[in-house]
Amino acid sequence: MKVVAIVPAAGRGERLGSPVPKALVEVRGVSLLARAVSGLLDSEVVDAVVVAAPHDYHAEFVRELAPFEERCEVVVGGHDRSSSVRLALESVPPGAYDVVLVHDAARAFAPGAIIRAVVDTVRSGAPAAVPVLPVTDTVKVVDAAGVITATQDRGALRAVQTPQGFTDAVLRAAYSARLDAATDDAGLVEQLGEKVITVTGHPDSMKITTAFDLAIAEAVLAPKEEA
Ligand SMILES: Nc1ccn([C@@H]2O[C@H](COP(=O)(O)OP(=O)(O)OP(=O)(O)O)[C@@H](O)[C@H]2O)c(=O)n1
Ligand SMILES: C[C@](O)(CO)[C@H](O)COP(=O)(O)O
Repeated sequence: MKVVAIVPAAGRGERLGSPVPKALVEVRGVSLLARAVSGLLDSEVVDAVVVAAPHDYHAEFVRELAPFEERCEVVVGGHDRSSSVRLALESVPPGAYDVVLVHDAARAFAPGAIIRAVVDTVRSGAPAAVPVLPVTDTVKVVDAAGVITATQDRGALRAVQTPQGFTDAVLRAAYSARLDAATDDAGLVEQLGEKVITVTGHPDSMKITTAFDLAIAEAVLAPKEEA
């Protein structure tokens, strides 16, 4: 079964506050982009990668990914994450791959074991698979004035990571249908009524969103990866 990974990397990283797009930010001399792409290719279950780049950084992303050029294509992304995934998916010929992963460039330290677990779950017959972790904080619902209106049952909540894996047909159906906006790809597939299976995620797959997250990556994640 052939596997392609789509890497949405066209975000600006406003919450990080970097002068360059977040994917080009380096941790110990290697960009998040290069780390995310090499992590996928090194997992030994991914045949090819399609990266969505900011429109004004396409050439720079191609240069950054030159070491992977035989198995990596760069397309121009869109105005939000979903449109970047859609544009990357459009560049993949339908049916050319059995499994499509979608993996944030911002989750640059996802362990190979998690990538393989997601792929294996789809290969075993699931339409979709996502890595998740239990929620460790108590989660409240608040109204517009900041007053709590409900407390969620934490036991039933999970924090969702990437890579998320889908059969080619299911992901294309989700991106072809007129659905409500979703913050992840599984959120679209759920609206089709397809079953999304969870696998156990990993703290190292954290999303680098803020300067604090970057500091954790510098201090904890990169040294582990390079050991
Ligand atoms: N127009 C966009 C917006 C986001 N992404 C990608 O989606 C992933 C998850 O998004 P997030 O971490 O929230 O990144 P940004 O949108 O860049 O962050 P911010 O909201 O702080 O600007 C990232 O790899 C990001 O590059 C994308 O491909 N296209
Ligand atoms: C896809 C995702 O990483 C799953 O947790 C997340 O939803 C992306 O976050 P964003 O801030 O909405 O881009």
